[in-house]
Amino acid sequence: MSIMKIHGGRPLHGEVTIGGAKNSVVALIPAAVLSDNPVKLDMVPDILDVHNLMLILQSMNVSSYFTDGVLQIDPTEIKTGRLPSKAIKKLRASYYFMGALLGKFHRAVVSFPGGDNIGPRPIDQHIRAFEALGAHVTENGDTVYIDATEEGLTGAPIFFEMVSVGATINAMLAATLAKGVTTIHNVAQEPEIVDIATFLNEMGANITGAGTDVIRIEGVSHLRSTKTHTVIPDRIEAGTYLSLAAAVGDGVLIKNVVPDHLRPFLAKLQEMGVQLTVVDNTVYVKKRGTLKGVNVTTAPFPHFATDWQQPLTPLLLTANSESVITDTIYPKRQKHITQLQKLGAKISVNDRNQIIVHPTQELHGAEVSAGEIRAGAALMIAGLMAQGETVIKKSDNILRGYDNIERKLMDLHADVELINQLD
Ligand SMILES: CC(=O)N[C@H]1[C@@H](OP(=O)(O)OP(=O)(O)OC[C@H]2O[C@@H](n3ccc(=O)[nH]c3=O)[C@H](O)[C@@H]2O)O[C@H](CO)[C@@H](O)[C@@H]1O
Ligand SMILES: C=C(OP(=O)(O)O)C(=O)O
Repeated sequence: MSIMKIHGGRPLHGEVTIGGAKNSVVALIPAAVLSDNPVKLDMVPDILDVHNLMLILQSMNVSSYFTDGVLQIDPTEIKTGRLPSKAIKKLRASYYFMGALLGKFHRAVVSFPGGDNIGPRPIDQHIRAFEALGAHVTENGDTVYIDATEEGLTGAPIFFEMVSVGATINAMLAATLAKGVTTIHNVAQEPEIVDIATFLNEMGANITGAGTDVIRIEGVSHLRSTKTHTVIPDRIEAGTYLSLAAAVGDGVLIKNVVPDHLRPFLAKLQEMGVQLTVVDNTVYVKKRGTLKGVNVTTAPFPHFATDWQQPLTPLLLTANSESVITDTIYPKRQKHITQLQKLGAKISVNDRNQIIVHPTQELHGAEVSAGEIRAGAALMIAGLMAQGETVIKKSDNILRGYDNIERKLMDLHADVELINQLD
């Protein structure tokens, strides 16, 4: 586990370039096994989740090579079998191998995934989709057995009971090579869903409607990669740097963003009084002035993402009035609260699970622990705001999803050091 040491309290300035989206690439990598030939992905972030997915690929005899943001995956010699549960447990997205292997081999045996502990994260809607396509699903202890080897997969209507990013992607992966037409209703509309559909279509899939609430898939017999796929920019990483720039910046230019994907986040910053200039795929955040508190409610895209609420929290502390955060996706996603309190944050949770952020004049350094990826991001920003030294334990959780974080922060003139410790 790594630890991150920050000497905070100094203004940051300069430029930062956002990497490819974690929540896209973690599905694109499993999706690559559906291809009959090698696949190349560009703008791949250098994050732990990618390295763990490469280990899972290796266990399937799928070689992969990652250098300078380009990930090459060769699934031509793929072998099926039980996947390594240690690597599977390191991240949530390992469950995309369920849909991908089911699509390719009509069979998948995968342990329940890991990922951040942000409240109950059931996969009943994923299983419902696999069953609708004709698979027989059984669970034994920690393992899910998904089997359609007798009759194969047949396109069917699928109706989700709630909007789920994971279930939408898994259903797309399973249905792409199924016989006939699948229509998936009440799907998630996140930009990452569109990115996965684009990637599959580039390989010959026939998917329409990604980005709306109904996706239609006409099954095809095989997929073949013909071009390098460029991963979309990470809107959550962008939100994290926007918050950081608004909280401790003295002029920060954030490059490689899609402003449309950031709309709810930019709107909240503007409501607070943060001065922003959006030009093409960049956002410039001016030196901070007086900010006011705001109310934030998370909901599926195109609304304010659950993954943004924690990185925004330290900025809310600097406002001159109270803010209230309501997370409707993961109402108990509050691992950052007790840790921020250690840094002096005046912050509390009410009996309706709402986070109340009170104006806080100054934070001071302390030893804290990153309970999950976005809680880690919140602590990182708070550490940069705080006077003195902050030590963030369990920083591997930050490295799960933040590309080249030490270098990017140092380029903004932060005093930060990542120290790798043996587990
Ligand atoms: C819609 C939404 O905002 N999704 C977020 C969610 O995706 P993630 O993929 O984790 O969660 P889903 O989008 O799948 O689930 C959304 C909600 O539906 C529930 N659910 C989901 C699947 C299922 O089979 N059964 C079920 O009950 C979940 O518990 C959750 O309350 O967290 C990710 C990590 O923080 C974010 O990147 C996603 O943007
Ligand atoms: C919670 C997150 O990731 P995961 O779903 O991979 O645990 C996240 O990206 O904020």
